[in-house]
Amino acid sequence: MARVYLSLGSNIDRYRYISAALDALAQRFGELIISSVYESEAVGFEGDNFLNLVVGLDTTMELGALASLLRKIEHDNDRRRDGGPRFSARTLDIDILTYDDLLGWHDGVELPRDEILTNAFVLWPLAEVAADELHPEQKKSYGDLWQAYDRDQLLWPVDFTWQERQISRRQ
Ligand SMILES: Nc1ncnc2c1ncn2[C@@H]1O[C@H](COP(=O)(O)OP(=O)(O)OP(=O)(O)O)[C@@H](O)[C@H]1O
Ligand SMILES: Nc1nc2c(c(=O)[nH]1)N=C(CO)CN2
Repeated sequence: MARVYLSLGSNIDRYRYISAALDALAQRFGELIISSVYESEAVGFEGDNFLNLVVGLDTTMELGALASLLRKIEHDNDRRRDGGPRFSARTLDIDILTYDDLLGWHDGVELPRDEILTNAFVLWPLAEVAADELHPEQKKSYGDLWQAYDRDQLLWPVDFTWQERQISRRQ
């Protein structure tokens, strides 16, 4: 069984697509570990604000199959990769942050994903659900990494209800 952490993001019809992604992941993987949902300004381009969160799950699915499944969930949710700019508005982005302690390139996926260390909208929710777990390369806990993080981006938790469950609360 591998413990996987995913980063989810959307800045088009955000509540609908984040809910749809959680539905698809819960249907396939069962119980999910779900962080609060955070809103932040688009980083790297001018655009509508994003919602982001981190989801943890346990699976026996191999990394390559998992990556394909996530691309399919994105595609089913109207994500189009049409050769446009890398940083642009998107209905749904699902990135694999870690797969157990795997390092480097495997099946076209680079692990751990750099954005853990460079984006508050990834590190804050990850530190929320896995504060004591170690970053596989840095060998520091996500809680400590978040404490030391230079808080350059504004982000804030938002109310979010999924399947009648309040999964985050304004703080
Ligand atoms: N850690 C990872 N998680 C998900 N996909 C990855 C990862 N590392 C490499 N990839 C590969 O990179 C390709 C492009 O995905 P990626 O998510 O990097 O681009 P993008 O979604 O267009 O941009 P971004 O998510 O950075 O805005 C995917 O086809 C995927 O196979
Ligand atoms: N706030 C925020 N900004 C972004 C995001 C994102 O998920 N959240 N994703 C991007 C492309 O991967 C580019 N910019």
